Amino acid sequence: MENIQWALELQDVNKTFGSFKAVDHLTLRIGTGQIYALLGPNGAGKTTTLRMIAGLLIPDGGEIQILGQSVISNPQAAKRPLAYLPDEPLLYGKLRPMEYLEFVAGLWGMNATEAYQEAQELLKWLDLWEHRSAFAESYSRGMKQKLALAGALIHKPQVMILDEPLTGLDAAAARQVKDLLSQFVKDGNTVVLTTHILEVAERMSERIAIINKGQIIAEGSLQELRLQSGEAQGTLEDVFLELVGAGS
Ligand SMILES: Nc1ncnc2c1ncn2[C@@H]1O[C@H](COP(=O)(O)OP(=O)(O)OP(=O)(O)O)[C@@H](O)[C@H]1O
Repeated sequence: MENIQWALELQDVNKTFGSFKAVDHLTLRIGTGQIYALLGPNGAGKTTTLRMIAGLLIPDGGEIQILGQSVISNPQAAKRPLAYLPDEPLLYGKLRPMEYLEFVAGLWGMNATEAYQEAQELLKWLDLWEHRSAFAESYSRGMKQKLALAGALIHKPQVMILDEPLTGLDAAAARQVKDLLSQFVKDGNTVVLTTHILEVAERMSERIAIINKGQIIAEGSLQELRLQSGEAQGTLEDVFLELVGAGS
């Protein structure tokens, strides 16, 4: 067990807004090479947790490590292998997709030739290449989401955290994103995602954590969660509702 390389380790992480505990002594370890789903009802603390992992929010206490590097004490090194895709990603509307991707690649210090090749490959893979002469502001929601995903992938991260990555995507775009994430983990990388679409978590993720009121109330494979909830034959929805209901 001790030889496992952890993509993410959260130890006793806390975050309070005023007197409200959004994340309450949360401890979680996620191994590399898998898709991991973080589920929970509205307001459970999922986005707050992801924002702390991405270094956008400072925890009040606890430790967060990405591939063994501390986000708290060594944020630059820790964040280098990380990509974070928020639920409403920021794009620059007046940039065309190649300009946007080259800009993001520049922020990561990539050389121009490598950035161009990687950007071209990502746009082709996501069916955005034919729309490369349009400004991002003219893109549909799904196209913007795919462009943001390409931006998250441009620096070849090893750990990707995505907040509701399939929201607003049509079936074809959702399939493309799912295929891309599956390929990403097949290459040994790690995906952590939140979703309210429980079938997505059920079908895509190897392991699942359920958060309620800032705490992990269950963690494991679907089979393990079934045992924890007493819903031996249940779908993830049955298991989720049983566990979250019991925790309320
Ligand atoms: N900057 C903030 N200031 C005050 N309260 C906040 C802030 N950010 C989040 N919260 C509160 O913390 C709680 C957890 O929010 P969070 O966005 O992490 O939940 P979530 O699990 O992602 O929910 P959802 O599924 O609805 O996206 C909520 O009650 C929210 O109102």
